[in-house]
Amino acid sequence: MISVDIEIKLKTYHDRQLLKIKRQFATGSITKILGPSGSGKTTLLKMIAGLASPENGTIVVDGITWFDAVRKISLSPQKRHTGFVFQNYALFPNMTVQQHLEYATTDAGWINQLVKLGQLDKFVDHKPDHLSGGQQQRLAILRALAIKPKLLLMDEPFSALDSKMKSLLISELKSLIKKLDITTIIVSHNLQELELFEGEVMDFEGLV
Ligand SMILES: Nc1ncnc2c1ncn2[C@@H]1O[C@H](COP(=O)(O)OP(=O)(O)OP(=O)(O)O)[C@@H](O)[C@H]1O
Repeated sequence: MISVDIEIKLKTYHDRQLLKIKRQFATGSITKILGPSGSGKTTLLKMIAGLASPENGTIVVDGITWFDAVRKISLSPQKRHTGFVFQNYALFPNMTVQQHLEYATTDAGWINQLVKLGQLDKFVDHKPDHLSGGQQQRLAILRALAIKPKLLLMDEPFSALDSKMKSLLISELKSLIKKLDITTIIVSHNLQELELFEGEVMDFEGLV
């Protein structure tokens, strides 16, 4: 169970708007986040992953405090062990597909499984420059899964995939999420792709 009870002043262009979020995410659940551009969806994922700090509040995961503004606790992103799929992929330009995955796990069998799942098995020696946008996005998803995270945070993870690839990948991803009991939070503007996942919707409309 993830309990988030936080406040952050979003640095918007004109002024600062307060984003307050109080919500619990059950273990193994999937939460689908919708909402207008600039409403703080990415910022919420970053705060959970330890890549941004709330001004006030707490984040508690399975009884362990990841963040507490008053007690000045903030676990490092490494200690939080979350899988994060960034909107812009955040791949390493000098690493091949294989190296990206080896950086995350030493389990060769798992890497093989992942590259097949993402249909990148013929591209393991390719660096991001020599991958299409959709292949890069699949690599970003595989890298997040490589650590076998208990918590998977995905920011517009399917935006570069064609519809056939998207439905194939989503169906594989759903069974993996279930098998590994991964608590998952997905941010997307695309209602149709979100409908392919069972889970609660969290709408950021009107939050700030
Ligand atoms: N660490 C931070 N602290 C405070 N404000 C931030 C931080 N990071 C980003 N912001 C601000 O938060 C606002 C919301 O940005 P964010 O990327 O979270 O929105 P979003 O809902 O994901 O938008 P989009 O749908 O366009 O991706 C922006 O104005 C941004 O400048």
